[in-house]
Amino acid sequence: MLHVHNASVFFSARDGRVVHALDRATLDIDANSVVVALGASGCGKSTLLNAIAGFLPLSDGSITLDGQPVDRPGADRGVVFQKDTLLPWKSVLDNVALGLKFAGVPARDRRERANELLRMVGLDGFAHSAPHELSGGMRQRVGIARALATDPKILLMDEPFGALDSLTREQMQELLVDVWARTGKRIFFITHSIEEALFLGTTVVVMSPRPGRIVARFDLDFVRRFAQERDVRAILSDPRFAELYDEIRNLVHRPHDRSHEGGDRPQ
Ligand SMILES: Nc1ncnc2c1ncn2[C@@H]1O[C@H](COP(=O)(O)OP(=O)(O)OP(=O)(O)O)[C@@H](O)[C@H]1O
Repeated sequence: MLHVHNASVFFSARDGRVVHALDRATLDIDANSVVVALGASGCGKSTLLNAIAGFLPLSDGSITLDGQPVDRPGADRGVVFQKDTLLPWKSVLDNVALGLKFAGVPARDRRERANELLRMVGLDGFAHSAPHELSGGMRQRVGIARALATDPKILLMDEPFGALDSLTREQMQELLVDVWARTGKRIFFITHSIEEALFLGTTVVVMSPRPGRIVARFDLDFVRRFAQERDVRAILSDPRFAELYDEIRNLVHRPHDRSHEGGDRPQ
């Protein structure tokens, strides 16, 4: 279980103001679940993900992964960003195997595991290509394979498909559902797309504008249905899908009442 308890983050901005980015967020991510965070730009989604990744410290609250406090990056969390962070001078295979190298896995085992992951993400035959020879969607596939290489307990994905064209994005969503169904990894996923959230999440959490607070939670089963039935159209035409879309849309775009809260403040 990944357990985020009352997590708050304040940043000191350059102009001296203190930015209250995340406000007492509490969230559990169980095995086999895909938790998707939605919210207006700047509401603290990446701040929450970066704290779970161990890239930034909480100002208050706690995060534990299977009982262990999270206070630094670790191989038990695999991260995929919107912009790929592949090393351009290394082959696709070596990029995927990088984390295994740091973990001291012997070269032959690294190659075997990386090849197996490349097959899983549909990149058979591209092991020796350079990242610049791949399309954006293919590079994100490499990013997913790389994040899975150390067999992390959770995948953290910050708008991983946000820069892709709509057709590639759909293909990547289907790939992710496949990876999830095969590996049973828990996933924390950030998106601006309500449709993507409904399609991929076993849970969708909606965050308020700054200071980011989790204001609603929906437990869904569209992704399980897709993993079993493989029928996107049936899901998209389900009346419940449209109802939830509207409900979440209203929440995301609702003006936020900040009169009862401490917002940002001068230092
Ligand atoms: N290092 C930092 N220093 C100061 N302020 C920061 C820092 N990082 C983030 N912020 C501020 O904290 C708030 C939350 O940022 P965050 O990136 O978490 O939002 P987000 O919901 O992920 O936004 P988007 O959807 O646009 O990516 C924003 O107002 C941002 O400007």
